[in-house]
Amino acid sequence: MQSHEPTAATPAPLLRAEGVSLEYTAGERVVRATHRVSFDLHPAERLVLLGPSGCGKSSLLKALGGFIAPVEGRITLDGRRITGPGPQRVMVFQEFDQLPPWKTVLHNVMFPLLASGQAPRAEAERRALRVLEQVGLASFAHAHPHMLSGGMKQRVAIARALAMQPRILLMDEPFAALDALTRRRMQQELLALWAQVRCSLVFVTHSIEEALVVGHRIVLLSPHPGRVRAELNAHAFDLESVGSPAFQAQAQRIHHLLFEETAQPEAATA
Ligand SMILES: Nc1ncnc2c1ncn2[C@@H]1O[C@H](COP(=O)(O)OP(=O)(O)OP(=O)(O)O)[C@@H](O)[C@H]1O
Repeated sequence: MQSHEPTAATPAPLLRAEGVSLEYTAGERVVRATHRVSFDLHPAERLVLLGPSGCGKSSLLKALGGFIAPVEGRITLDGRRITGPGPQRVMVFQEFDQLPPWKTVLHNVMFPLLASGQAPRAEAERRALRVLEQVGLASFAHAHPHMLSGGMKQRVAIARALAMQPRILLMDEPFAALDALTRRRMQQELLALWAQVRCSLVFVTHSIEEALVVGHRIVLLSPHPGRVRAELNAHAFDLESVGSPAFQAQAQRIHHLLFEETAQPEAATA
């Protein structure tokens, strides 16, 4: 197995997944979601987990969040094994209903700060208002989620996560349920926000284009159970380069890597 020892040229990663296998047990049945997956995440890096439906991307993200434990391998943060959720790792999901509907936008954003004891009320409110400003929703602080569009709800979910000042933001297809134009705008906003906060990001998607736009690095997973198929550098690409020959060539390469070994109908429809 490849050595992961840090050297002077490669500083120790913030988070490390080493040979991570994840399984679900339902009665007699055991479903293996990922098989011996390894990757590193460095400080201020944007890492994308890309792969077809069912390859275990969400499961990996939940494991990084500490919500499920590997049956094999380990996940470490600063060299220490993750044994449960923690305020340094926060998740943003795809679903628009991740915000309790009875709380205002402001109270939604303040809630994790208060519940985790990270900030007293006045400080939580100050921090919440600041991030709402950053995502352009300060004027909706006293609105309830049902009054917001899908994109606005996702902005609130991102604000709620960023208010925690996490070291690692875990995003599970956060824009997948949005229309194409809103999705593009949200990608742009996410990159602008990231430039301000520069936390590490693990972003799950099954869109090749989104992976190239959002990621510095892409971990490509094979179909069920997910194994690391390749790791690709995407530093060169951003929203400006979508459609350029280099972007298209890299997208083609990824497409080929994803589908070259998987002619089964199941994978072809993923
Ligand atoms: N709670 C669960 N109980 C049993 N099996 C599960 C559970 N959650 C996920 N699985 C199975 O684990 C595998 C990986 O699922 P996961 O949701 O992690 O994949 P994914 O790559 O995120 O898929 P998608 O892109 O469709 O969201 C799938 O076969 C799925 O059916």
